[in-house]
Amino acid sequence: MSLRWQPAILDPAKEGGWALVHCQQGFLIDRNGVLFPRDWLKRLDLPVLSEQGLGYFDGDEVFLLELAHPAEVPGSVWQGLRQFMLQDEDAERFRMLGYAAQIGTWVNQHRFCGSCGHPMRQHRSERAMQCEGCGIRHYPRISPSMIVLVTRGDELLLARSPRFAPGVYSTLAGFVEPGESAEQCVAREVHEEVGVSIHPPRYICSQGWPFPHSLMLGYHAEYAAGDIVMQPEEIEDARWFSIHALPGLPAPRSIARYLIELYLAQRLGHPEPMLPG
Ligand SMILES: NC(=O)C1=CN([C@@H]2O[C@H](COP(=O)(O)OP(=O)(O)OC[C@H]3O[C@@H](n4cnc5c(N)ncnc54)[C@H](O)[C@@H]3O)[C@@H](O)[C@H]2O)C=CC1
Ligand SMILES: [Mg+2]
Ligand SMILES: [Zn+2]
Repeated sequence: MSLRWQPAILDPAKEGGWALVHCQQGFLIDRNGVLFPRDWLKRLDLPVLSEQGLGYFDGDEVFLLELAHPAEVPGSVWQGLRQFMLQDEDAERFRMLGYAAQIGTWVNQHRFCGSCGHPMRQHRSERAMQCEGCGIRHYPRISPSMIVLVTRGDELLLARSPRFAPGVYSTLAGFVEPGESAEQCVAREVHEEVGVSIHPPRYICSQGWPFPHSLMLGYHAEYAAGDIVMQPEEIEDARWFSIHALPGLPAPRSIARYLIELYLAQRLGHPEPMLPG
C-alpha cells in the first residue's frame, strides 16, 4: 500500500505547490480543506515566522506557513489539531497535519540558539535548524513516552486525569526519564500514578503522537501487587473495570484505545483491531 502522505525536504525558495497554514491555535481551514494554493497565500501578507517544505500529499508538493498568531483570512477558520483527530475520516490527512504541527511548533521554538543566542536557520538538505553563530544543529523534538494497559484477569486498571472528557478513563502513560529503560519507565509510571506493582511489561506496538511531540511505546502488563493509591494532581480517579462494564474510552485511533481493544479481543476471542497508525 502506498501512503498518500510522504514527508520530504523541499526548498521553500521554490514557488508554487500547496500550503498548510499553522500557528499554536491550529490550522487554517476553508470549505476546500486545509491545503491552500501557496502563491495565493503569499499575497495575503500573513505574519509568517517560517516557511518549510514538508513533503508530498497525493503526489503534490506541500509547504507549511508557520504564523506568529492566528491571522484572519476571509472564508476560513482556525481549527485545533485535536479536532482534526476526532473528526477526520482521512487518516492520511491527519498524519500530514500531525507532522506539520510538530515541525511548525519545533521551528517556532528553535528560532534562536539555546547555546549562543544567534538566529537559527533551516538546514538545506536535512530537517534541522542550524545556528548561524556556533553551527549547532537541532533536529525535530520527539519525546519517548510509555503507555501501558495493566490487567488482572477480566479486569482492566484504567484512570482519568482532570483534563479528560467527562466519564472517560484511559491506560497509564508518562515520559521517559534520562537513563531509564522503557520497561523501567513503565513500572515507575504505574507505581507513581496508581501505586500498584506489575509483572515485567510486554511490548505491543508504537504510535507517533503529535500532542505535542510524543512517540508512544505501548505495553501490556499483568498486575502483581498492591492497592490503588492515586497520584494527587495527575490522577483524578483510577479503578479496576470488568471487561463487561467499561467506562467511556479514549479516542479511536489512539494507542490507548488500541491496547484496550486488543486485550478485549484476546479475552473474548474476537478478531484483533487494526494497528493504530
Ligand atoms: N496516544 C495515546 O493513546 C495517548 C497519548 N498520551 C501522551 O503521552 C504523553 C504522556 O502522557 P501524560 O503523562 O498523561 O502526559 P502529561 O501531559 O500529563 O505530562 C505529565 C507531566 O510530565 C511533564 N512533562 C511534559 N512534557 C515532558 C517531556 N517532554 N519530558 C518529560 N516530562 C514532561 C510535565 O510535568 C507534565 O505535567 C503525552 O504526550 C500524552 O499526550 C497519553 C495518553 C494516551
Ligand atoms: Mg502520566
Ligand atoms: Zn549557537
